[in-house]
Amino acid sequence: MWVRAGRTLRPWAAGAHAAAVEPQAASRAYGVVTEFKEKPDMSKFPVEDIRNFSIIAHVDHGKSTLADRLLELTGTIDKTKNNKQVLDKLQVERERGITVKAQTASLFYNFEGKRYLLNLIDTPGHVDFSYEVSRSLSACQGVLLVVDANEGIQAQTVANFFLAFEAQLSVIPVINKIDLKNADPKRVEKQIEKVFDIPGDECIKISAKLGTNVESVLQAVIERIPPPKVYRKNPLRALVFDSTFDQYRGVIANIALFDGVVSKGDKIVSAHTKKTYEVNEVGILNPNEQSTHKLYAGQVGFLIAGMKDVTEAQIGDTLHLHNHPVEPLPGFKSAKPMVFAGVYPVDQSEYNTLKSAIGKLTLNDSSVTVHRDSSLALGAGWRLGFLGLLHMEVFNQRLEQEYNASVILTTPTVPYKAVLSSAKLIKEYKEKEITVINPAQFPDKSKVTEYLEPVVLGTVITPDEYTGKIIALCQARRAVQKNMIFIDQNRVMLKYLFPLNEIVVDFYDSLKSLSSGYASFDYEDAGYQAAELVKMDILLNGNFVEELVTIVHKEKAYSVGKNICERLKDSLPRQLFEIAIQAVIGSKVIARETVKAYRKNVLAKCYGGDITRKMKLLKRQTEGKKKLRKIGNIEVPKDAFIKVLKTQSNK
Ligand SMILES: Nc1nc2c(ncn2[C@@H]2O[C@H](COP(=O)(O)OP(=O)(O)OP(=O)(O)O)[C@@H](O)[C@H]2O)c(=O)[nH]1
Repeated sequence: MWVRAGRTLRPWAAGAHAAAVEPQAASRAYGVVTEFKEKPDMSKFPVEDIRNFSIIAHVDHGKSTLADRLLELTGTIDKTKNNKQVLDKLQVERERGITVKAQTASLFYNFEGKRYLLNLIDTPGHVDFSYEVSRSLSACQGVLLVVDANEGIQAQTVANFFLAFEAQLSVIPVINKIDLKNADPKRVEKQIEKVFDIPGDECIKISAKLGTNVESVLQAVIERIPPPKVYRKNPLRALVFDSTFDQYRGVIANIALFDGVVSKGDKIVSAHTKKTYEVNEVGILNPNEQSTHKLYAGQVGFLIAGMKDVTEAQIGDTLHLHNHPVEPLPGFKSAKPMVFAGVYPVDQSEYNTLKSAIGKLTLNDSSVTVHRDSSLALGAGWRLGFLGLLHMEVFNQRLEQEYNASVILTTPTVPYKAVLSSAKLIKEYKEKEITVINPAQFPDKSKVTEYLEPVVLGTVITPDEYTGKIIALCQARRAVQKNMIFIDQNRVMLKYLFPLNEIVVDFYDSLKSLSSGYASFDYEDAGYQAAELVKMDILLNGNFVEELVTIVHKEKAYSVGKNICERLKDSLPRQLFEIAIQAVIGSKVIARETVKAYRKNVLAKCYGGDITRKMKLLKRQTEGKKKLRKIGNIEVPKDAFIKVLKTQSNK
């Protein structure tokens, strides 16, 4: 149905001759064996012996497990039972069992008397992290498209295939989990033929868990993915495709060399900032950092050059030698945020610490957009743009885990637009159509000609038996059907145009629960459409709660308001007096709940006169209060909002 991926790729070319680099076994965490007797000599890997590839798939189809097996097979890590998702290095990834950051590893592999250098990039599967996938692909000439032998093609399989297809990469289909009782690799092979137009006999059937047939994946990488086309004799041209911040060493940039050579001591220039640096260290990721003398065109590795400030190594930047300026590489399309939320320090005295933490984390996750913001209630903060709610949660969790930062998050909102009619506002904004990313700045209806809401083209893949329920769900979310096809006898692919705000919060969970987990979902940007929108405020005893201001479609205002009030009622602790929770549009109250009065006496069970015990309890109560936010005289635990935000539903 679709044309198949081409086999010719980006402009990379040829080089010198191969020889071995032997890593010396030395176990580390997760059985990693990356110690070398001496620095590997990367000149021994000519371009024709290099393959750069990514593993892409729908979430949970086994990318990281396959990466583990490839690392073991090539002797990069020890073969132990502990090797589970070795490349998922972040705490958040290991806790959630998902990949959120693409990770690179250079593997050495002997095949038919030659030693190859294989650069592997493991990528996330969830739609919120697809920006990581598209960036990773820029450093590759081919992909392993992993598909679960039981679940078959899912929504992100389709989305990721097209990212690779558009980047003109070679696609090797890998059908994984053939050990499962319900595996049906033949059926999946047919789906791959039908949906991607790839001949079934190109599919490699494996069990990444048991290691079955994984060796043939490495052979296919060598045989079916072309070496990069690069020019080692040209002056250096390196693409920064990822970067992290290390407290002691500054910025560590992951680079792919398109031209030339880079060595320790070289003077390099950032095409973006025009600043000059001296290279302190270059090397490969194996998967830990391993210094080398040099890196050559066609290779992928890391570079440290004394960049101390997080703004200095932008992802997508081109590095070149001092006095040898080059045409910068195309870089990356900037990520388009799908949801925005206010982020404020719990305590204003922590503003600067949080600012630095956000700066460092956004260096590593460049898909987050940052605007300064402030509010009367919450003080100075930021409005951050994320690619989805999971992305927002993961970013928040990383801020807490990696930078010990505690933040207040406001209700996420999608970027609405307003076409202004008020001459005063047009003058103030200097344009007629404005994008509103902060609900507090939503212009009043009397000042606009129309409001516009963002829409996305969503793909749902489901077993046929759930189609009816899914169509009903999509209709309840104001979606318009665009297409419906069978990808095999009992699997349907539906395409719908959705208002973005109808899917960002809980659409995925609803879809999963009504299809017993079988349906999958992915979406892409599809512009804007006119919509009847209203701004809804939440009041606690008449006091406005900035965290919860929401823009809603007129049709949904009542149910959303009622839902927020009910959830707030469940998460607010009872206090000495009654609390009225109201959802209000303009001056009209559309929903109301009440929390009854109650006094929590921490000393109630503390009979007798043990003063130290009483002091201890009172101190603990004071400490607890730091986690509270006062709205009027009402004390609201910080996590009450998070609970409401997480579970707020647009039904
Ligand atoms: N039975 C079986 N299970 C497998 C196989 N490969 C992976 N799994 C399991 O499938 C689950 C998901 O595997 P991962 O490797 O984390 O999948 P992933 O695609 O990297 O997931 P994300 O990074 O979250 O997108 C884990 O529980 C694995 O143990 C396989 O060949 N057979």
